[in-house]
Order: sequence, then C-alpha cells, then structure tokens
Amino acid sequence: MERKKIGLLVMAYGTPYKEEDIEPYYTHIRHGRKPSPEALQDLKDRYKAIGGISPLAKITEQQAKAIEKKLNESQEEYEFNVYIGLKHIAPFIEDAVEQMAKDGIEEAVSIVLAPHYSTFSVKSYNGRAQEEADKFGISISSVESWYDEPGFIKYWADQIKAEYAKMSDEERDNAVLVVSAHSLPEKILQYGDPYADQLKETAKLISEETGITEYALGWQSEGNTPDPWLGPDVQDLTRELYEEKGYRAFVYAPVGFIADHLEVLYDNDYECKVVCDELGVSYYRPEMPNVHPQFIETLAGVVLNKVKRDA
Ligand SMILES: CC1=C(CCC(=O)O)c2cc3nc(cc4[nH]c(cc5[nH]c(cc1n2)c(C)c5CCC(=O)O)c(CCC(=O)O)c4C)C(CCC(=O)O)=C3C
Ligand SMILES: [Fe+2]
Repeated sequence: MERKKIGLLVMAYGTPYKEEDIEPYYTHIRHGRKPSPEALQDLKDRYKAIGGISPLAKITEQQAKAIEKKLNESQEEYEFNVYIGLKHIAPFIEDAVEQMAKDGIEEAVSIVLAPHYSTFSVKSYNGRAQEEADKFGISISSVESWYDEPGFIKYWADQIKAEYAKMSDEERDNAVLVVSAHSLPEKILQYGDPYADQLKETAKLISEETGITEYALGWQSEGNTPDPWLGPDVQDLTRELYEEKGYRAFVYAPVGFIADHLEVLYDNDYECKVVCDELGVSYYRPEMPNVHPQFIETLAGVVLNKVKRDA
C-alpha cells in the first residue's frame, strides 16, 4: 500500500549559526528593535563563555531528523517528511511552510520543541505556522504541549536518579531538586495562561516517578525588561533554600528546555554553579534530552497520535 505523505513541521527557537548572526538574531527577538551595544556585547560574551556559539542549531537538526526517522520506522500508513521552522532565524517557520507547499505537501502536523504551552511561546509558533499554511491551502494540525507525556517524565526521572546515584549518602540525605523553565512576564497569568501550572505538573509527575519529595519550582533566564517576570529566579531560590533548609546538594532540572544551549550551559552550568560554589554546596545537572532515544520515541509518539486523532 502506498503511504500517505505528511509534512512534519518541527519548530524551535533558533540560534545564531556564527558570531555575525548574533545581532540580527537578537534584533528579531526584540521585535525589530536593535539591542544596545552593551546588551549585544553581553550576549556575545555569554555565547563566548559556552564555546563561541551554541550547539543548539546542530541539536535541533538532529532531533528533527531523528523524530522523522522514528516515525517512518514505527508504522507503514504515513510517510513523514520533516521541515525545520525557526522562530527567530532562518529557516523561519514561514520558510518551512512555503517549502512544504513547493514540495506538494497538502497535509501537515507540527510540534514545537518545547514541552509547556504558553501564549508567548507555543501559541505564537502555531499561529505563524497556521497563517502561512492558510496561504497555500495546507492543512496543519498542531501539537499544543507534551509536558506530561509518560516517556518525557521517565526521561527526566531516569537522568535525575542517575545524578542522585553519584552523591555521597550525606549529600543525598540533604539534596533538593530544582525544577525550572524559562521565565515569562508575570502578566501572562492574568490571561489564564497554563504555562506555570504545566511546569508545576511536570515537577509533580517527576517527583512521583522518582520518589524525590524535596523539590522546588523555579524560573530562569528572565528577560531584560522593566515589567515583573515569573519568579523565584533559580539563583535567588538556591540561596533561599540554602538559608531556610540547609541543603548540601542542588540538582537542577531545566525541564522547560530540551537541549544543550545557552540557557542551560550558561544560566545553569555557570550562573547557578557560581551560587553553589559560593555557598559551598554541590551542583548537579542531569543531561538534557537532545537525541536520547527515550525522548525521541516520546515525541514521535505524540506526533503520530495527533495525526491519527485528526485523520
Ligand atoms: C519561553 C522561552 C523559551 C522556551 C520555549 C522555546 O524554546 O520556545 C526560550 C528559549 C530560548 N531562548 C533562547 C535565546 C534567547 N532568548 C532571549 C530572550 C527571551 N526569551 C524569551 C522566552 C523564551 N525563550 C523571552 C520572553 C525573551 C525576552 C524577549 C524580549 O526582550 O522581550 C534572548 C535575548 C537575550 C536574553 O534575554 O538573554 C536570547 C539570546 C534560546 C537559544 C539559546 C541558544 O542560542 O543556545 C532558546 C532555546
Ligand atoms: Fe529566549
């Protein structure tokens, strides 16, 4: 039987490919307003600190390819053709949809490489994809979130347990798990955005799966704007937890992200580590999902279920 052709739109944040891309990328994030020279230099310095440029571009591509491969191996009804569409750098979401149209794709499914839904993130990705697809008469069904998928929870639970296994007994008895996601402006809560509740649910499921009851929710990587952002920030939270509970080991699980990139390699591995070093406590950070088979299988499953449900 001939397989039905489906476009698989994998959307992600995007990252500069080389140093010269940093300014236009940052300008795009800021809705077309150029960053100040100081802010630009600060961002360049952070990329330099993680090795010059982010490994994210390569990882996003590997993830997209791996999901496509897994999907095409796991069933015979559909043939998935993957397209990467990025939010802040080429190939933009619109470029990917246009390419689908050129390739004769009529039906597509999309997924964002971020687990939690918010009006700031997933809604805007899906909206851009939908709008472009309408121009070409492509029908796209979009996955909205996958923060509570058992395979995703199991991924994190396994990695977290592996970190706890590295601890001395003394550390393990005095350890805390800090579960975090990218902060967003606090005003999202006024509109009933599910983002914060979804992070809470991810943390609860991980706690149930690992049996770790000492955990706290935090937010990280907040932007440089005058309005209030969701807190507590993971660095402040680290100090607070240390002062109030005297924990000796901190395990950071940035579950709002799924790859090694700036927010994890700098904001966790450098900034949180500095605080831990200052307090004299140990720093642990489980490996990010990247192309771990358990993780890829989970996302492929989510996509396939979406296609079957909407078929
Ligand atoms: C919710 C969310 C996710 C997770 C969901 C998703 O993945 O969609 C995410 C991921 C990412 N964010 C990334 C990079 C950046 N985000 C920035 C700034 C901002 N992010 C925001 C939100 C998010 N961001 C917001 C509200 C701003 C402020 C904008 C403003 O000014 O109004 C800035 C500007 C400088 C700074 O603030 O640091 C940079 C460089 C990278 C790539 C890292 C790499 O290259 O390795 C990734 C994966
Ligand atoms: Fe961001």
